[in-house]
Amino acid sequence: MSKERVAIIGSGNWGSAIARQAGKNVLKHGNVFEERVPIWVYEEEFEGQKLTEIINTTHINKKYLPDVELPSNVVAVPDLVGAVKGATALIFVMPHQFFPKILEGLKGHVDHGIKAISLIKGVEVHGNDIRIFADVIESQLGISCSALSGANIASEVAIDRFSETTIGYRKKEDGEMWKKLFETPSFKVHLIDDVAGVSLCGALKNIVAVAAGIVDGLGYGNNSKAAIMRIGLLEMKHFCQEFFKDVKDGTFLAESAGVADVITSCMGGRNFKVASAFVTQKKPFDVLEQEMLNGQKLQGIHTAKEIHHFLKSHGRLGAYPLFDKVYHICWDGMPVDQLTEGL
Ligand SMILES: NC(=O)C1=CN([C@@H]2O[C@H](COP(=O)(O)OP(=O)(O)OC[C@H]3O[C@@H](n4cnc5c(N)ncnc54)[C@H](O)[C@@H]3O)[C@@H](O)[C@H]2O)C=CC1
Ligand SMILES: O=C(CO)COP(=O)(O)O
Repeated sequence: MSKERVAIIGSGNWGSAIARQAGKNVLKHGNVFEERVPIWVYEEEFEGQKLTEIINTTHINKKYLPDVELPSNVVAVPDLVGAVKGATALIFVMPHQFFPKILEGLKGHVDHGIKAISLIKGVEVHGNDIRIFADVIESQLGISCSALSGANIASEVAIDRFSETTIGYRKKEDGEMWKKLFETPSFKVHLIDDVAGVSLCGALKNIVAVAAGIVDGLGYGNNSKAAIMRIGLLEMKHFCQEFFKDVKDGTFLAESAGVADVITSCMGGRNFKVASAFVTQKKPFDVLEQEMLNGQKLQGIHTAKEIHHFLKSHGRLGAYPLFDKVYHICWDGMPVDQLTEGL
């Protein structure tokens, strides 16, 4: 059997951390995977040098994951089509706002019948239609797509702090292949047959994390934060089961992608931190994103807007008061202390 040729599309904070996992595991499972792992890098200058050159000479993504060495078989490629040429196992890991343009660039350049996995935490909304990225990838590129999501703050995974993640697979054998590529003794992968549940949890928890950041910024303490997590998890579950069939109950309560990701994101994720600063520093989100994240991107405020438009088009805003409040606070000038009113 010919070996899988892995390519990674996206090289931010999580993209780089996961490249480290994959780069090591292709060497460990040399009977399954080709050694070279190209990673597409959105080219930019960092400290006067091209980021791809920095990565390929120092084996460190100094902008997005400083201080962590990547295996030397992970090779930065600035050309998207060149990065995926010949690949049989594609990893999608970019901030969701950049996905549509990248997808356009890939059309006609990936072979049918290959496999993909989406690590993107977000959804695509057009009017009253919502889709997870695994479905968009499948329908637009004609390839089978799994999803990986979990309580996975990238900087912790990148230094081998014990973590778990969940892979939702379409075909069990695909799930097993992805598990081989990502799992290490400190990064445990659990496989489930729920691509939609895994993907939606990853997207929706980012709205909940913004809410947790707001109560943190307000100085409300741990009871309030726990209440936000509980209410948020219930809205996530309700939303998934209302708009997606076959999402499994267990994904919310028994999986890293569900409750565990809500907890970690509401304690220390970027959405949480920036939302807390939004309250204490009273600056707009885009300014804080630039000041605090050094090029990394927020997902939660955009997902809040997308979900708001989707729910509005279905006349269902009233059923999701937490999601709705986060939208109004982020985009509509609602005072932050109104977050918990009426919850
Ligand atoms: N960072 C984390 O701890 C985790 C992130 N995720 C998810 O993984 C996905 C990717 O996140 P990160 O790798 O952390 O990205 P990031 O937040 O570090 O974003 C920076 C990336 O965006 C790219 N970029 C900037 N402008 C661009 C443009 N105009 N076009 C295309 N790309 C552009 C940069 O080159 C860089 O690769 C997101 O959906 C995120 O929610 C999931 C688990 C953990
Ligand atoms: O998804 C994450 C942890 O699982 C990271 O969340 P943030 O994007 O809020 O940092």
